[in-house]
Amino acid sequence: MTDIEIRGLTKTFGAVHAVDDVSFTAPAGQVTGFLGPNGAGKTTTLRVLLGLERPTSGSALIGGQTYRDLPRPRRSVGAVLEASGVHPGRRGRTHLALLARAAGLPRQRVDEVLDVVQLGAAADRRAGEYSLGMRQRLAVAGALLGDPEVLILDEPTNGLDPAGVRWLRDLLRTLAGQNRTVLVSSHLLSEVTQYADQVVIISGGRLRHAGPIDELTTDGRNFEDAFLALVSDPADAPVLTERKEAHR
Ligand SMILES: Nc1ncnc2c1ncn2[C@@H]1O[C@H](COP(=O)(O)OP(=O)(O)OP(=O)(O)O)[C@@H](O)[C@H]1O
Repeated sequence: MTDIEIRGLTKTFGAVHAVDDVSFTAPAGQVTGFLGPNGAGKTTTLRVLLGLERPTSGSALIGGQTYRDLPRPRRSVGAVLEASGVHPGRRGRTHLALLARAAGLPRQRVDEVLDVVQLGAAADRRAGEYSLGMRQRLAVAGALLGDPEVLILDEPTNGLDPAGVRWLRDLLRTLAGQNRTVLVSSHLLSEVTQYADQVVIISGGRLRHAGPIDELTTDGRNFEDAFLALVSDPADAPVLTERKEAHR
């Protein structure tokens, strides 16, 4: 089982506690929605998970190992952190071919993933000519290249048109149905309710909820109201060391 396990994770940048003692599990076979207001600490958590930042304390593990310790990370984990990481002069197909070569993957995977993300017709245009939604599709294609067991996507619906959002939703459900682990950050609450099995909500770097959406709506509130109540804590802003110490 390739679960994602975040245990007591803290990440500080100088005096800012971007992530503050957060623990949750994103299990295989499920889509986990990762929610929180701007600056909540979602991207920081995902960057630590992908070995792009070192944790200040705690751990972020994939199948019991850090990303850096995985034997073949590019095959076992696919990630979309931001869709702008493509050279504008590079054609979509060439971009994917270079990624495939770097990961030691067969060239045929390029055509397969182009098919999955429905970008075939634009594959030979330069990425600089792509719309935001097309760049997102290209980024998702790159994440899928290694046929990974774990998908980590930071706001993947950003820029997608309604048909694109539906396509992504179906893709996420299909991937979870294949027993893959899918962790998706998003700001679109109504979207998340349609594809996530469980949600993790953080705010001000702290965990506010981890579990099924139903658990938040048992009192008859809708999910949006429950979410806003959870994240509207006055101590919501990232905790400053000085402030924290002043309260000790
Ligand atoms: N490299 C950095 N240096 C300093 N502060 C940082 C750095 N990266 C993130 N932060 C701070 O950490 C906090 C959490 O940011 P993060 O990007 O993780 O939030 P987020 O939940 O992804 O927000 P958004 O929804 O707006 O993308 C913010 O206060 C941010 O300013």
